[in-house]
Amino acid sequence: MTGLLLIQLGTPDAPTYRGLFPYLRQFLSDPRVIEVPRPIWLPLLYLRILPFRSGASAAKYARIWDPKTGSPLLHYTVEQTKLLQEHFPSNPVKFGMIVGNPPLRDTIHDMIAGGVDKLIAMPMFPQYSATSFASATDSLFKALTKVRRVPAVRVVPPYYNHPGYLDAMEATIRDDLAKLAWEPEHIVISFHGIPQKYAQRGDPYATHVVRTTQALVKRMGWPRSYWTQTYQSRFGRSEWLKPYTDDVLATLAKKGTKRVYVALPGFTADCLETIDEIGTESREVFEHAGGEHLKNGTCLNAHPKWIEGMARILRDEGHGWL
Ligand SMILES: C=CC1=C(C)c2cc3[nH]c(cc4nc(cc5[nH]c(cc1n2)c(C)c5CCC(=O)O)C(CCC(=O)O)=C4C)c(C)c3C=C
Ligand SMILES: [Fe+2]
Ligand SMILES: [Fe+2]
Repeated sequence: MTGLLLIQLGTPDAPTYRGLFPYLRQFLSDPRVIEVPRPIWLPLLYLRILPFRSGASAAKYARIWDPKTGSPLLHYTVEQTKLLQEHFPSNPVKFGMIVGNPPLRDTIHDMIAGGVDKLIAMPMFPQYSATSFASATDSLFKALTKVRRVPAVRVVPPYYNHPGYLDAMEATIRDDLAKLAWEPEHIVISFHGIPQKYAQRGDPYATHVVRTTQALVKRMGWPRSYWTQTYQSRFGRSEWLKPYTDDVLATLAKKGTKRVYVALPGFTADCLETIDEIGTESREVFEHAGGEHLKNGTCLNAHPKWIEGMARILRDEGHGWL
């Protein structure tokens, strides 16, 4: 039996210091995410970063935590899985997290115990970066080292230019724009960043980002002067891919731009980085510099076009298996 597996980054169990500490510890111990040699990084992580960032990030997560459904990232991942299952009534569709709960390892073990001998995995990152996509495949293959009957495995290729993904992204942006009470004067297309060094060492992320952006602006019919592609969520003091989202927003506002829509095509579900970082922190940056309206884009979430898009991407990889 063929099983379908969504691999998402993961989220803390609770928006508290105790929820964040193990989450950040696991995330930031991943050598795919932090390429600094362990003897240098681990003392820094345990002495400087975890004690401070756990509290600071907990406060941010508390702002996006839903009293009923908890973390938006987990909520939408559950929804995506449930709705995708309707497209594949004869195949188990499950999800697992790289970091935190439910761990990918548990999901995979349950699927294999349930009779899955062919597995199609879909990392929930449209643009390949070793820090995200390869971290997902590392988790997957690591989990399989603990299994006696390893299934045949396929991993969907990065889908930054797949029509299933682009159709869904276009529909999501069009829905958002139709709901706005004001007309944006400029569109910022913001992606999660990575350190510049990683790109110089061969990570193709920036190329995938550019390809997605080019395809989207063409579909939307946006002239070159109407949009700017940026990178957000810088971590630490090194240089990350530029231009930084907040710098561009501040410059736009200082030049007199009052209304901006921020599209977020790199994120497959609403999360801390889209709701709080862009919707609260970057909005403040924009407003302090003289801007008036900033709308953070909705992510793909459970949009019917995205559920259909995921099904198309999985079917393409599932030839002969589905
Ligand atoms: C060096 C650090 C980081 C790299 C590189 C990085 C790449 C990267 N991340 C995402 C997607 C998400 N990241 C999220 C949270 C988050 N990211 C980092 C650090 C790096 N990410 C941290 C420390 C955190 C935790 C929050 C914080 O303390 O800032 C999330 C949100 C998860 C949620 O629970 O809502 C997502 C999604 C991508 C796509 C990516 C590389 C392309
Ligand atoms: Fe991140
Ligand atoms: Fe962040």
